[in-house]
Amino acid sequence: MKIGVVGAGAFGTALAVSLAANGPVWLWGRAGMEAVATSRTTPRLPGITLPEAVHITGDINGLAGCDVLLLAMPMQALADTLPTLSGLRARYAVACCKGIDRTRLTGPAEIIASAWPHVTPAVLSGPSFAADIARGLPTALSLGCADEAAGSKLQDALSTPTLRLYRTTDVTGVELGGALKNVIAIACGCAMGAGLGESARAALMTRGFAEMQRFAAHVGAQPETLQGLSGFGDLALTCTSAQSRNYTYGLALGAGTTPAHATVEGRATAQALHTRAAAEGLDLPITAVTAAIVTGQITVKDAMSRLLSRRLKEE
Ligand SMILES: NC(=O)c1ccc[n+]([C@@H]2O[C@H](COP(=O)([O-])OP(=O)(O)OC[C@H]3O[C@@H](n4cnc5c(N)ncnc54)[C@H](O)[C@@H]3O)[C@@H](O)[C@H]2O)c1
Ligand SMILES: O=P(O)(O)OC[C@H](O)CO
Repeated sequence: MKIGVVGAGAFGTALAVSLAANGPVWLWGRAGMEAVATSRTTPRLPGITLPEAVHITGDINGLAGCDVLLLAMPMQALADTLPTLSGLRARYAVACCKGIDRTRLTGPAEIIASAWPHVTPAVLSGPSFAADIARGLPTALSLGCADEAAGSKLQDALSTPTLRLYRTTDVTGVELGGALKNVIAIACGCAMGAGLGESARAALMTRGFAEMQRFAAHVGAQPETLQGLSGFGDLALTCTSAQSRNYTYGLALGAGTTPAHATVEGRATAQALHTRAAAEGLDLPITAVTAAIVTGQITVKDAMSRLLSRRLKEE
């Protein structure tokens, strides 16, 4: 299968580097690709040399003829980008972005299905820092594809000697695991940044995981999927690592400092998730306070008192 990567940020580039171990792969980015092609390096992944098998292009037509497109742009850019790629006519589109669209309140698979009804959608998600993948460190991800035969083909095509893909037909579960863990990672960062301690973080991770499972069950995902790589696995990584942009964004908010300029997917997803949960009568208290923190409506201190003063209940 001819594989094209749309989006030359850290993750898209890292996937292209890993896939180059299997054969040629095409990488498109919207800016600065001439410099990347000449130097075979990118500021997004310091210290990594892009192998010759990665064909680098700034011309979207350079992805013509690809059977599979890996969509590695930020989640909030996905819906507007898809119409510009329609001419490529791929058979499979694999969302590699993590989040819920703030306007449509849906995940990437539904956005792909409505923009490209003749393309098979899939979602790739799980615990993985781009730098680790690009360095060839062992990584395991979930691949969600409702069509079992297509999922199996994609699993073979996208696994590499160091990137191991597990397959499921529960697309919704895979995309929610990756999207919702970012919200909880921001909350954990806030708690740690405010000096509330590791016990508070463990409580937020655990009760946050309960919220992830509650929302997933509400929209028909399988609970086991959330217990896997995209879900528990990614929650554990993102809520505890200073490499995570969502967690470090929360750390800055908690400490009262200015967050670094970076792709922080949990910010928009917290708002989307809170809007949808509130409209559908679902109680997601950590999500609610996180959405209120990232929009500047409450402080981290307010959020903690709000959570601690809730009615006592059964676990
Ligand atoms: N970085 C990681 O470790 C990692 C790991 C797993 C998943 N992801 C996910 O991958 C997605 C992308 O994150 P990233 O880390 O690569 O981000 P990044 O900040 O490194 O880069 C984002 C890239 O997307 C490009 N971009 C923005 N809008 C675009 C558009 N409309 N069309 C094409 N390109 C566009 C930007 O120019 C930039 O190159 C996110 O959803 C993220 O959650 C990232
Ligand atoms: O840097 P973050 O917070 O976007 O996390 C990156 C990946 O999603 C971790 O699996």
